[in-house]
Amino acid sequence: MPRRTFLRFTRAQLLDQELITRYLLSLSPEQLHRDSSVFPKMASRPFFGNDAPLELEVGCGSAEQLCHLAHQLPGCNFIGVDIARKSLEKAIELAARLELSNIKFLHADFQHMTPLLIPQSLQAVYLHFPDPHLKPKCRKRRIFNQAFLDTLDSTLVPSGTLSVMTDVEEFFLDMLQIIEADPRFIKTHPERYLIGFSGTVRSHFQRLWEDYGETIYRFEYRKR
Ligand SMILES: C[S@@+](CC[C@H](N)C(=O)[O-])C[C@H]1O[C@@H](n2cnc3c(N)ncnc32)[C@H](O)[C@@H]1O
Repeated sequence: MPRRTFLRFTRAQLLDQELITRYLLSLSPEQLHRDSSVFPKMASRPFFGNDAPLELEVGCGSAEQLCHLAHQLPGCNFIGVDIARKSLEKAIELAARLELSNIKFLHADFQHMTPLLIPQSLQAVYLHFPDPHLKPKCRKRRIFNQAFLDTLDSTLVPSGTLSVMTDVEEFFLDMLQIIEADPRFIKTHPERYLIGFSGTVRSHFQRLWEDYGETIYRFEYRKR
């Protein structure tokens, strides 16, 4: 193959097509808007062919943490959603390296996925290092808001959990205030919130910010 032609290939084209087919589904916003019924609903059976508990990461990026969870918990299924295709390509490489059969990735904007969500289908949701959108005029773009909690109240199973982490204190306190005022959720820890993260695997962004000496803020709530 001439070098020039080779250089035109993207990382995704260089990834084995079989891996992409195995791990990735792209949901275009136009198609979601026009006819969402062409896409599978967010449940274990349509994606994995079984009824194992399902966990979702919104904005999974390169999904180090989600892939390691999938590796540690073979009896659970995992879906990572992200709008950035390049990060998902790294996630696919990792999932393939770990030979995971219980994880899939969706290239999609989570905010357009409401038609695919179904009641009581998720055991856990992770929102780790979401974009903070600190400028007042951008705040409406935040994923975490009252509508997000309404969605979780419907889609989480009873006692299903939401884990949130960020390094941005002001943003964290905004999210904490919203969930503390919501009687449908209760925190899983005695402290008002947690500093740091006790899990065995850190996500890409957790590693990045901790290595810079930043404090990581975390809360975990469960649906009542
Ligand atoms: C700072 S990264 C965090 C990645 C990962 N959770 C981690 O902890 O390393 C935030 C991610 O959220 C994704 N994202 C932002 N808005 C999104 C949306 N509406 N739907 C899906 N993903 C989104 C971005 O593309 C980015 O990969």
